[in-house]
Amino acid sequence: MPPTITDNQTHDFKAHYDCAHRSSLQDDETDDAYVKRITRYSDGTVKLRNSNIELMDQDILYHLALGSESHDLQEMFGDVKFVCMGGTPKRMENFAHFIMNEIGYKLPAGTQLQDISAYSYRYSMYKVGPVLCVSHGMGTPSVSILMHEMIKLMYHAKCKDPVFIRIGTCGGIGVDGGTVIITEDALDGQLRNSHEFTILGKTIHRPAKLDKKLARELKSLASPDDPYDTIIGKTLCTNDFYEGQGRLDGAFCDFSENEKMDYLEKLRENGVVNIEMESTIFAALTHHAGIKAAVVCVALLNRLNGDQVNAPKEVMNEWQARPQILVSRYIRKVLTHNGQLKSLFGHQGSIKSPRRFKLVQQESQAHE
Ligand SMILES: O=P(O)(O)O[C@H]1O[C@H](CO)[C@@H](O)[C@H]1O
Ligand SMILES: O=c1cc[nH]c(=O)[nH]1
Repeated sequence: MPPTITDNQTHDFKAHYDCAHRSSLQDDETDDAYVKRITRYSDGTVKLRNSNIELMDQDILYHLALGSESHDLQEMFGDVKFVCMGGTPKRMENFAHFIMNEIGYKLPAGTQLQDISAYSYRYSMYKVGPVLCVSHGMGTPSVSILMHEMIKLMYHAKCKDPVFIRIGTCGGIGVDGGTVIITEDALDGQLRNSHEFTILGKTIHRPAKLDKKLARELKSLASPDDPYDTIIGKTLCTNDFYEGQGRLDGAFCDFSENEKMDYLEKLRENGVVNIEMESTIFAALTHHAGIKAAVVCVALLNRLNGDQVNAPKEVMNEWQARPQILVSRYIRKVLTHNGQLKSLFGHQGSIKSPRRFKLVQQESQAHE
């Protein structure tokens, strides 16, 4: 059985690192109830677990090219309900165009989608009504920096109960390229359902918990007509694409093909269906902030069959649209349920097929 984070470790963490709220800790509370209590105001707006921030004259969100004094963050972002993230700026720009069409959102006359964080030269961010589309780069450090600033942005903007979703790519374990995978549990390189942090020279773990209900809801939005499978399973998160994922084709390789295959088989026996590089930090920081979150990736290959990512570009582009289609169905469902799809945006839009996604993508490329 893979080790999981123990209650003692969680309590150690609370005692040592949650200084601001240590005095209000109630021992009989579950971790989830505790997190909710200290991360939300009664109206659902995001409360930070860091009292230093409210004492500061201004908070510069350096890597987003935004600031709490230089920008009216509440005016700009107060209506955000969904924060969608993915590795590349282009994917997130495409998603912004796609979701704009899906929810029937109209930009003010004469304006175009703008990369709000363009002058950070780090991340890209597009806003389409209640949906923020942000690129996160590759791997833990890049995502970690972005998550700190995005969570602070939610706080400054007074966003209510935002949902974070990572829209990514991955290597499948025993699943075909093109399969959409919703993460049930994010595991680190030692198969622990937590993310390891080094803070003030000390090693701590935070649970890498995603919202199981959200994962099931996303799965329920897969259509029998989709010409591909959508599954739920465990995701291994590594710190490297090559040796860290047991690839034989990096610049270095000190293990045999048999050792690699034994490792991938062991992953499969533990319920791991895919490997990527951001899920544990994404899950750990959203959970720590009390933010509902999910990870939806498309497999670019079946790692049991090889290591090279060699599907044709057009095929890969179509595959990458699949998680976006699923997430857009979820966003539409929530907005419809809240009565926002019609009232905010003027018309209902329509359920779009993968083919429709391609057209929107082409249109967005034509605008470049
Ligand atoms: O496609 P994205 O979301 O960038 O994610 C995956 O692709 C990158 C490796 O190619 C890693 O960051 C991995 O997690
Ligand atoms: O094999 C893969 C493919 C995409 N992303 C990864 O991290 N691994």
